[in-house]
Amino acid sequence: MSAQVIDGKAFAAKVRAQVATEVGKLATEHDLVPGLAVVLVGEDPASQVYVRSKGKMTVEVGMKSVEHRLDDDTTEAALLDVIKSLNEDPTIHGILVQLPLPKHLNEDLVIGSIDPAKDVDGFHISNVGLLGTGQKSMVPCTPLGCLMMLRDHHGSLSGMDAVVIGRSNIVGKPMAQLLLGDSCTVTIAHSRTKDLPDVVRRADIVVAAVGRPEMVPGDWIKPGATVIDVGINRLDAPEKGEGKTRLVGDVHYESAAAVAGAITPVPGGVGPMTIACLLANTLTACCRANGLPEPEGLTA
Ligand SMILES: Nc1nc(=O)c2c([nH]1)NC[C@@H]1CN(c3ccc(C(=O)N[C@@H](CCC(=O)O)C(=O)O)cc3)C=[N+]21
Ligand SMILES: [Mg+2]
Repeated sequence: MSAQVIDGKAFAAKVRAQVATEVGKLATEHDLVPGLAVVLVGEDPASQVYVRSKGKMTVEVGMKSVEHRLDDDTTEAALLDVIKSLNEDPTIHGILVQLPLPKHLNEDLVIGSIDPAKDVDGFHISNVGLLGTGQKSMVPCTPLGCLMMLRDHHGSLSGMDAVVIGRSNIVGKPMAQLLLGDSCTVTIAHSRTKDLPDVVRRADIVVAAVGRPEMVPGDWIKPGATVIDVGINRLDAPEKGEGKTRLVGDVHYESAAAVAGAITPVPGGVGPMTIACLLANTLTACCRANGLPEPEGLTA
């Protein structure tokens, strides 16, 4: 193994400590407590895990945490009512609606009903448009976390060749915008890309966000490249015992780590940074809502 392991868990702890310091200052100097509301509709298991650690960490950094758990047969009107009340609540600065939503709910409509200033996921089309035009916005948490790790590792990203594998609105597209903003030459690859291995082999930075377990092998990686693995896939692991599972990324870790210059592990890489950036975005939203300067290093 030659690659330096980028420790997202440790980095995320540092980001949360910085957020906690700033939250402390808001309390003493301005009598302000940032508030984050999470709305969970139904019982999606991936979302359950996320909501649990998120709620704990929100409280740990000194913020107010509110959870709205709604039945999976909740009507669109009822969900929009909840969001409206959160939009109007001055103690709430961030609103996150857990995705995916049950099939009968229109995700675009629901996200579109969130006040863009409180849209800490950065999924509202206003924020998408602001990011795409290089204006101040709320930036999606997973790509923001990846950017922070890349900047920390490389300093400047200017002129680097970056390949983002995956074109989702949640990760791939905003990740590409952020890399472009840091003056990378950006390629977005996806399931229909011709000669994907050769496209990936050109990259100084590879961000894998396809949701297919261990899809990117080491022999696609340029020696010395930096590999950011966004995938969190749960596989059966009978070798660990009856009914056991293990988490793997979209990158085949062992073979990629043998050629990469640096790599994020799964777990302990991008995942913890996503939650840290959600808290950073809530702090940023609170500062903006109150006309206060934003803390350094927590935004794109
Ligand atoms: N509106 C919305 N925004 C989201 O950001 C969002 C969402 N909906 N729905 C669900 C997914 C999932 N998600 C995760 C974040 C961190 C970890 C994480 O920290 N994972 C740990 C491992 C956790 C484990 O052991 O299972 C790690 O990678 O080290 C996982 C999953 C955010 N999501
Ligand atoms: Mg749906």
